[in-house]
Amino acid sequence: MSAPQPISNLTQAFEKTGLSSSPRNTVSTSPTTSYMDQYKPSSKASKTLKPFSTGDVKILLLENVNQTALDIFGQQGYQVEFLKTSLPEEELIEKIKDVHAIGIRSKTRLTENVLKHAKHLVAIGCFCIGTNQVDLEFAAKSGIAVFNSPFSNSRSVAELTIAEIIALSRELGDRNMELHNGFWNKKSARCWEVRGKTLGIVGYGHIGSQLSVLAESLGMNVLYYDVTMIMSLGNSKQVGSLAELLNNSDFISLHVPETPDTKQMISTPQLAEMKDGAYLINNSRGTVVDLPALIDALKIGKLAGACIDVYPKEPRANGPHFNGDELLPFIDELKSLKNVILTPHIGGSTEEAQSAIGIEVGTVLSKYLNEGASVGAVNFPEVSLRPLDLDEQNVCRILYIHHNVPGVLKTVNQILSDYNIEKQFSDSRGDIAYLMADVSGVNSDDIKNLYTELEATSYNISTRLLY
Ligand SMILES: NC(=O)C1=CN([C@@H]2O[C@H](COP(=O)(O)OP(=O)(O)OC[C@H]3O[C@@H](n4cnc5c(N)ncnc54)[C@H](O)[C@@H]3O)[C@@H](O)[C@H]2O)C=CC1
Ligand SMILES: O=C(O)CCC(=O)C(=O)O
Repeated sequence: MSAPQPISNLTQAFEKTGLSSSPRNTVSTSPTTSYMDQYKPSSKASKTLKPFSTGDVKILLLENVNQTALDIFGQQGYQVEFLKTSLPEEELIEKIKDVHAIGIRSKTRLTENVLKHAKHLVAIGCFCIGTNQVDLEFAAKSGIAVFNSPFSNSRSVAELTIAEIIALSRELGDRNMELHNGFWNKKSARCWEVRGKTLGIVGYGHIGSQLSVLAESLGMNVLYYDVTMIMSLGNSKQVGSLAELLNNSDFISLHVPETPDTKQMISTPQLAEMKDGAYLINNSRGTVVDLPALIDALKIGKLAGACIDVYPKEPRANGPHFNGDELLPFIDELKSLKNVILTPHIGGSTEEAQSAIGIEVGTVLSKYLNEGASVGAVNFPEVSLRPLDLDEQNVCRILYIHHNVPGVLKTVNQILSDYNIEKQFSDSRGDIAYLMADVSGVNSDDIKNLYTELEATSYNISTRLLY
């Protein structure tokens, strides 16, 4: 090992070597304080690590991600490009080539075709619950960690669903439209209280279980169907099959993720299993319901109404979309039906939810970029090391994403064997593994050598060094 050099010499040294050109394979400088300090558990001042000098991190935020996230990234000094809409594929490919992190909501499709152009991308933040819009496997294989917000908008979806249950039961949408058009239609026939009625919930996760509690407080009976055994909240009861749920519920509300198993899980046979005059609510994903089958069931009066918040195809931006390429399939037929409430994917769209999601995803993305902590990643091993103390000098943090095959640790520890490993942690998920290690007593040449040797291993997917 060569003698320690001042850490401030390092940036220049690595610019010369060219090692700092890519954030996914690079070394970095370390600003001393930042927004992230407030999230650290210890009262002792911690050293905040960053992958580059602060101005270097580029983040692309699409789909009107909340201001709270912009504030977090701004405080970090990252370069942020903010767009209110998602982008067509060609434009997305152009923009993603340059950025180190991208923030999206439910509409931006990060497919293999898009991600293979993302040569510098380290992390993806889904500022929502669903992650079906991202090719998670390809991202993991490319060393890109994907984060989401698993429950910050759950309450908003559950509350919207409660509103819809009552609105359907009282035909509120139709009465509202009629009076807006100057037509007075005071009626009680086929309008019901929800008290004593049965709500059937498909998918008893964060949203489904929250909905269950709210529905019971209105005096509803709650049944639910889920592929896993889940503890009932209140007096709700899990049933053994989807058919049993459909047979016995006055309202069916869908809260499952988009997966191959949930694709068109409500189609003609399932609609036929529902009680005559029942109602269907889909606030999950557009692929879960076979819309032409639902339209038929509504037309023949099998169902008394439906609420739809999500569609197989959704426009990229707000505006009049019913006549262009982005026309929602079947919208004209849906619009013509009685007691059908259509909303533009607003289940999670409240100030509270969006603000909380901005903070949550903004924070985990910053922590991953700055410290390498992947806790909360949905496609990736979850690894974290406690932060470095401010007074720890000449310490380097190694972030080594690699193929999960025998022999890696032997090779890595051989490379690290000349240094003092302060702490090290590694975990795997499927074919991908992630090792974090802090080594002390390193100077700029040591860091350069460590980087070069790790990056050259046959197991390497991505190596980042922070200091
Ligand atoms: N309309 C909107 O704005 C929003 C829509 N969503 C959608 O709601 C979905 C559910 O959200 P969470 O409750 O947070 O998810 P979660 O993961 O907490 O719960 C989903 C539940 O569905 C169950 N499940 C999965 N496959 C199933 C199947 N084939 N049959 C029955 N149950 C199945 C799971 O076991 C789990 O308990 C999200 O994946 C997202 O697509 C979420 C937030 C906002
Ligand atoms: O608010 C959004 O853009 C997406 C909400 C959603 O569907 C989700 O969180 O999965």
